[in-house]
Amino acid sequence: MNAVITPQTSLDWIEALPEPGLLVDPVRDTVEAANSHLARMLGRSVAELVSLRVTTLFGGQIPQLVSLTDEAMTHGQAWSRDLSLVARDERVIELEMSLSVMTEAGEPRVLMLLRDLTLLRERRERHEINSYHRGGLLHWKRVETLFREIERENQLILEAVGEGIYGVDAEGRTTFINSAAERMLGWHRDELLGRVMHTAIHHSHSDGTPHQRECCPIYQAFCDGAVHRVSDDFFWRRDGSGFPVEYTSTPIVDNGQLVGAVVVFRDITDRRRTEDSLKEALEEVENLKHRLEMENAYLQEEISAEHNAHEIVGRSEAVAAMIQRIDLVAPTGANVLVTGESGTGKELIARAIHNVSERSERPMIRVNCAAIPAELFESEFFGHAKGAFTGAVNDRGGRFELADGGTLFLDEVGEIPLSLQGKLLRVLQEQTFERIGETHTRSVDVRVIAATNRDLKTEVEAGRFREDLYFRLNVFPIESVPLRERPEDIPPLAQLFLRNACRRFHRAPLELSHANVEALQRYSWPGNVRELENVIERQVIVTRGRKLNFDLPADREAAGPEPVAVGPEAVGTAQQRPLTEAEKREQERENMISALRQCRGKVFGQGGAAELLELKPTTLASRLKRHGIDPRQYRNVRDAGA
Ligand SMILES: Nc1ncnc2c1ncn2[C@@H]1O[C@H](COP(=O)(O)OP(=O)(O)OP(=O)(O)O)[C@@H](O)[C@H]1O
Repeated sequence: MNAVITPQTSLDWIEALPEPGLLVDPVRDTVEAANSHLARMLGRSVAELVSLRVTTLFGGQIPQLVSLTDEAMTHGQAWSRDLSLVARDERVIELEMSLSVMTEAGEPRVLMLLRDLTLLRERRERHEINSYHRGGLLHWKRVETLFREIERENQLILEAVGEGIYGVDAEGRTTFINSAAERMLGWHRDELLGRVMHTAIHHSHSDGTPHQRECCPIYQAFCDGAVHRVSDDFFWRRDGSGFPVEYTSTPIVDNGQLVGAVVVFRDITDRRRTEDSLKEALEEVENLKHRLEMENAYLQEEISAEHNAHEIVGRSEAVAAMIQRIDLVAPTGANVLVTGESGTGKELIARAIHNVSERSERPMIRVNCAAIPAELFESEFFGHAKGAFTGAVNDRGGRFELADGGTLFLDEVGEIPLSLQGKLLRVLQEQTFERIGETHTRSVDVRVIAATNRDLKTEVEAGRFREDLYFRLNVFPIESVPLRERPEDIPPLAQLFLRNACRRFHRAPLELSHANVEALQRYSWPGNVRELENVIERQVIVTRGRKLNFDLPADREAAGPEPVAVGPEAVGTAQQRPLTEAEKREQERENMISALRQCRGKVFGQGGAAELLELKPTTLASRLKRHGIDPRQYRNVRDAGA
């Protein structure tokens, strides 16, 4: 709706407008009023403006003016940015115009509000600059707060982490240090800030030798610009104690310049301890595994050798006295020397001692000293380190280690080379030894039972056996009496072996006849109990019916002693001239040579002399050695009687 200006209305209101204004009569084309804002904008006076025609004022823009005025007259108001006015100084002022129509005394009037567009734009720009500036400030305020917050959080993190953290400048002087580092190093941060950190905590290696700063990875980080990770180093505390550490030293680069480093470190004492005990445990497991493997291999060997673990059988006084001595010595742990001819049961005695001793939970390890080549003795006894000699491809424990906590049975102990006897003596005395190729001394707890069919005293006199070792072994001697000296043991032994053989060869139980016992007792048994066992086994194999027939070789029977009276079941009595030691040796020698001739020098395996003599091949080998007989001499010799 148009505004109405009454006749009494003064035109002063136009002066009161806040911006340039012009009141025109659109019909008469006259300027009815103008305010001083407009006059100032155009550099003219109000009076001058009022004297002008409207079309003159907007000279050259009549069509736009008419169109705009028409629009205002039609709609009551109009708006345009198409018109301009020329100021007194010829400056063209582009305008934003707002027109509104009113009535004065029934006549139409148009009020024009004119704004300098340039000025408006300037204002808007200034406004934008101002608001941008104000917004920027706010933004910066927010950023600043954010940074402060981040720094605070960083500080909290630095303080909260368990790792020690410190920074150093390019000279290595401490720039910051967190609480964990203070705690671990025992220094207060005020004492370290500004001080060269290397001299405080990293001056020496763990063994106390100086650690040059130039070789320090932390120092290198800000020299070469690379991150240095060290998993095995040592830091010192304020009180002079040290601890193992792992750390990362990261260089700090500012504007392309290396300005220092940040070190993050961790005390690895606990981890080391865990690693060490784990390593120890693994080694222990490895040792136990190795030991079990060795024991297993040994036991397998024993089983495959058909080890006979019978109880001691015999009713002779000799056996009764022997059992008494076994019971006497077994619990003491003393070393025992068992002497006696081959096959009389020396190993059986050793086993009996072990089985009744406190060591029976651990194994009895047997070493046949006659079967070990001289150069392998030491390794066999004490073991060796990998590479200790050609062929030592692995670490290997010896028999002493294997027997730790148990018993070591040294069979044929007289065969141990003189060179090794001293070392053996040391283990017996001190229970310590070293593996070949190792300096580390090992301790063991081993009871030694030695056995020999040699007269060790004679060996000592001949200088082939150390006297001190002899005394050490001979703490408690037990003699295993030859079978021919206790014929009353033949019947129970023969019955035992017959029972065993029948079971072993899946035969129905067989009985010994009176004649059988008689025949067995007539024979002298140079191979002792082992020979008796073999003879009975052979009979069980060859006998088809139920009647056993011991066809003992006539020559041997003839050469052997007469049967001995052993009780009511004994057949006949015997008086014989006992053989002298020398005769016995000669007889043994001839017997072996005869066997070698028949077997053409073959000792081991089927058809070998050992089989023929019903001896263990290793036993025969050691006897041949003792008698200085070389089986190779008989390779091409044919026994005259064969
Ligand atoms: N009194 C006994 N009771 C039962 N078996 C026996 C007896 N004496 C010996 N034997 C048996 O005779 C065989 C030979 O015994 P053993 O191996 O102990 O003799 P050795 O004297 O150690 O022989 P070598 O000197 O040849 O090593 C074994 O099978 C053993 O079990």
